[in-house]
Amino acid sequence: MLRVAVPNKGSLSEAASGMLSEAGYRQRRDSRELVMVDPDNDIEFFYLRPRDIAVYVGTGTLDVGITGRDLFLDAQVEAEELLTLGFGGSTFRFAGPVGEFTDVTQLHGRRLATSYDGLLRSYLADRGVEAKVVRLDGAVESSVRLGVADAIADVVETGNTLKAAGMEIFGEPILKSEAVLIGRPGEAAAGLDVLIRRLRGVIVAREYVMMDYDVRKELVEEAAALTPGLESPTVSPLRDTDWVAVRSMVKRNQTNRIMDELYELGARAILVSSIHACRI
Ligand SMILES: Nc1ncnc2c1ncn2[C@@H]1O[C@H](COP(=O)(O)OP(=O)(O)OP(=O)(O)O)[C@@H](O)[C@H]1O
Ligand SMILES: O=P(O)(O)OC[C@H]1O[C@H](OP(=O)(O)OP(=O)(O)O)[C@H](O)[C@@H]1O
Ligand SMILES: [Mg+2]
Repeated sequence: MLRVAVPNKGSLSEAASGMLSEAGYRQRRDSRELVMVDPDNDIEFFYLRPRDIAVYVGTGTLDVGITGRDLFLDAQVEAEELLTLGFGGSTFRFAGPVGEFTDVTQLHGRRLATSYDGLLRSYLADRGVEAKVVRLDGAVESSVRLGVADAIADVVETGNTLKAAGMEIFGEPILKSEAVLIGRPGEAAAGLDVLIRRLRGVIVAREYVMMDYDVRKELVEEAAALTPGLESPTVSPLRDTDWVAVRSMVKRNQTNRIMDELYELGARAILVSSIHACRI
């Protein structure tokens, strides 16, 4: 039975369970449940703190897990990213009191507060910056005002928390994070290929829509160049032999631009529909 770790709380929890449900797996109904067996799919889900998931996977106790890239790298365990899941996006950044820092090199000899000390220490070491790292559990933005640190390294999404604490970001982003599926390198547990294929199906169904349109035969090459699809668009004959029907997958976030360009080219009856599920 494939053993999978799923975040039990925090920003990633609901989206991770939602994605697994959409992929056809049974998920817990009550947020206090710790384990959920799905015998039909020969799979077992363990609901754990996202920070701990890398540890369980890294030691081989569980086969794979869903966690944030930042949490995975912070844990410094023997595992690898198998799939990026397209939710839980955030940026890990330096921040300090407004107007005080502009560059990472200014952190030399200063105190830096963070909840991600593993990640931060290796970043600083790679750049030869010697700073004192103060490990805190959360609410890191308050540490400067309270006098335990000079600057921080933390997850920034909207920037509202930083602003409220009188701080601003500086330097290049340390890391761009999102939810990932992690596993042990070189170990393919039974059923893992099916899990990955199903999750890919959910990701693609969310990222793409199906576009149908009619176009005059002589314009089909130009139209197909606008909608190349994943492999190649389907072109079907119409009763009016001067026209053909074209069907192709397009990126959801480009739908309107492509429809405008197709219309200008002369395509008509341009229809867009959602993809409910797929295997690519
Ligand atoms: N706005 C956000 N705040 C914190 N973490 C976020 C945010 N958006 C995405 N994430 C990601 O969620 C993961 C943090 O998980 P964690 O369980 O700490 O969530 P949390 O929202 O900080 O919950 P809590 O602090 O209440 O436990 C990281 O991978 C982080 O990049
Ligand atoms: O840029 P923003 O949209 O304001 O989001 C970023 C904030 O959200 C997270 O805090 P969380 O609520 O998880 O509290 P914590 O610091 O106690 O973990 C993170 O640690 C930042 O403080
Ligand atoms: Mg948090």
